[in-house]
Amino acid sequence: MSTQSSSHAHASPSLRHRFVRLNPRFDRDETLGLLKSEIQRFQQHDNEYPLPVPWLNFKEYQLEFFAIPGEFSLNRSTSFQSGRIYGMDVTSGAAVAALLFDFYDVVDPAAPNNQNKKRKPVSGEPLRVLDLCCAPGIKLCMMADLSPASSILVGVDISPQRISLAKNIIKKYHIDASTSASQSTSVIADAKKHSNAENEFPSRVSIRLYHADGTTFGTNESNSTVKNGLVFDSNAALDEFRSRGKRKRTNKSAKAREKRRLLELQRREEDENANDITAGGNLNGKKIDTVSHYICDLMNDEDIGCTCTLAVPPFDRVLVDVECSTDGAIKHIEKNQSASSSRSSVWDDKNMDELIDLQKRLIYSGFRLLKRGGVMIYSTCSLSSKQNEHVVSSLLDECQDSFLIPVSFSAHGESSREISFIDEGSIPGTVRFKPIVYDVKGGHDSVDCLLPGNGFFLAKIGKRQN
Ligand SMILES: C[S@@+](CC[C@H](N)C(=O)[O-])C[C@H]1O[C@@H](n2cnc3c(N)ncnc32)[C@H](O)[C@@H]1O
Repeated sequence: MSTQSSSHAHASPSLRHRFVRLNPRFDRDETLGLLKSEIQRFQQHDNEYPLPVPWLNFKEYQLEFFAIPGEFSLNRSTSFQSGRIYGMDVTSGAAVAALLFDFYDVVDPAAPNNQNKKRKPVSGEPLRVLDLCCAPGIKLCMMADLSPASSILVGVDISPQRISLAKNIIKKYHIDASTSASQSTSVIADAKKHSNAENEFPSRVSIRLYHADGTTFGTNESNSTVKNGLVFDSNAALDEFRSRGKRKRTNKSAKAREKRRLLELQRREEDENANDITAGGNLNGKKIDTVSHYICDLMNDEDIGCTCTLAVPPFDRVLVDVECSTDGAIKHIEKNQSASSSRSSVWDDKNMDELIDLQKRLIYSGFRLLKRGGVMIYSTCSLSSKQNEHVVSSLLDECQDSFLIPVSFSAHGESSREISFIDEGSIPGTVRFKPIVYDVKGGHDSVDCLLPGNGFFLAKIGKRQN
């Protein structure tokens, strides 16, 4: 499938870059070899791409992010079409890495029992992970790739169009045998060999997608304008995929079958959750004795002004990657810089206030759905304090069970020095990534060998045990 050479034959080389992440189910060296040859054919000369990203990839733990030329068309490349790589910004990778690993947490070496020791990636215990604003699902895929075996990942999004994009991306990378490589045991063995020895390659996780309002998801409140529905379950999709060869059915009946199956799964799940709440139950291996134990031990409703009960078991990790004004995204900055763009920002005071209100409701909801002892990341691709530090402060001020976990991406690995494009936010321990800004011709003053990505903000928040 060599569409690359013809479509890119006359493209000129550029210093602009974008990022990809390797799919761990495929042989690493083969993927890198294929990608390199495609890039060389595109640029028509030998070059160093794909370049590893030194501030995010470490010897101890390879997140497998690489920079590629900005003009290289992923959609037309065989590496992308075959599912060997994901198109994903490094800052998005940083958010997922901070959520799943404590490697980037700032540990005070002076504090007793809190030595600055080398830490391990997530342990083998299965996790319940929630992505409250998940679409199009690129961070959810990374979480699914890096979470321990048997973890359950739940993605929620309010937009039906975007949740359907997420469904397609998850099908591509986790279900479809030709692009996920998940059916091949030799590929899995190979991926294990190439992944960090301490981190077992996750053989199987469950991914569920809900079309729902994240501000009320999992509670007994519901948004009447949004259908609260399970729209995808990876186990059901895998079963369907495997049995497809045996049956001769039309697309229409396959869709109807999928719908029936999801409704049945949702009903069963709701019954199980109701049993947990009304008769006690078992949550992540922990026995829950009584209704009040379940509600009091695992919820945190009073101090965030919510009197509703949770209809889903809470989560070990929650990502709240909210809708934002996107002013940190390089594409957005370039659009605004462009002489042809006469359109100024679409955010006036009124809808900005509404946006910030939504962000606050989402961060509160994420925190409500977080288990005690759990960890949450709040992130945006905006650099506005109102959408970042102010939202985080509001949660920290309101919820006495919340606390900030300081994170740094500049103090580790090969580059244990200050990195010019990574700042601390105005709340110490939060992180601001400054975007590399290209001029209108696509060039920039100097290429930073540490490879910055989009403008981005992230804060890591914990929920106290009791
Ligand atoms: C920045 S994007 C998320 C990107 C995603 N985390 C990823 O990495 O692919 C923000 C998402 O929030 C969704 N959203 C906006 N309001 C929401 C709400 N009330 N509940 C759930 N999702 C919402 C939007 O539809 C959009 O897909």
